[in-house]
Amino acid sequence: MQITTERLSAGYPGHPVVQNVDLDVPSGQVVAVVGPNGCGKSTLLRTVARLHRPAEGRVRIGGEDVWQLSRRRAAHLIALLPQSPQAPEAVTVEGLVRYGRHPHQGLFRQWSREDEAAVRDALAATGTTALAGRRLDQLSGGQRQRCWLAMVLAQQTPVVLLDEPTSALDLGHAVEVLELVREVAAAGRTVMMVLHDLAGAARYADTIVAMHAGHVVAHGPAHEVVTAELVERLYGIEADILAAPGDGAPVVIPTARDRMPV
Ligand SMILES: Nc1ncnc2c1ncn2[C@@H]1O[C@H](COP(=O)(O)OP(=O)(O)OP(=O)(O)O)[C@@H](O)[C@H]1O
Repeated sequence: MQITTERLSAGYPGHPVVQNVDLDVPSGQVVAVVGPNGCGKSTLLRTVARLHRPAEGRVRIGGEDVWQLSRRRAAHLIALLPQSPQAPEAVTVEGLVRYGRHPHQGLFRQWSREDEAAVRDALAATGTTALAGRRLDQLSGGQRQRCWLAMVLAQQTPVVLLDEPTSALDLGHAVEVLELVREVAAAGRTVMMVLHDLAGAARYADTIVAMHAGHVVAHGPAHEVVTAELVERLYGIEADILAAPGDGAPVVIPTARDRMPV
């Protein structure tokens, strides 16, 4: 399903953050939102997820204004992996992933084979099947992050929003998660993710959205967006941009500054 934002502004009382953002993410695409700490990436994602009301403008999912949807319908369409998710105490991994099926339950709809299969598939896809019986609070940060991702995937929503899904992961698991994101998109779901890893964003996203101080300052394919000028504007550093061997994806190499003598 397509995600659209129209002149979207959002923030907190007395603190405007996201300003006048127009985005259009077609079905089956992966968009990576990048930018410095505090520029408004999570606020944008939470607003798209309908957890935060826009100050102005609107968010549409498949053409429908998210605030015109019932909470239940929105939960069927949108799943969010927040930056610091909170779990019920002592929940097991399987218990957590089963929570992902809650929007599918109802008065007349009990736990089904379909729910069971969704949980099993999500555990398998994230490599967490062997952890299913373990308590979430007794896992490593990276293991926990993959379990949360399993919960989000188990929701089987057409729109998947991920806030820094690779932040706690080692290189191998980070690559696995980004490849999984591509598979999710290839299955027709639309993914919007916040990433600090520019190389990962360049290689795995169809479009990069670069934010600075609440504004989208560039968006498009990585080879157009990731430039030395953009890196300087976003992060205040000089960098060389190289083309990766193989696919030519842009790789950012910060220019070494003169070190202080020790
Ligand atoms: N609940 C809140 N109440 C008030 N201000 C907030 C709240 N959450 C975030 N902010 C402020 O909004 C601004 C944008 O925060 P946001 O979390 O969207 O940034 P971000 O780009 O995701 O940052 P990071 O890369 O550090 O995660 C920051 O100045 C932050 O302090």
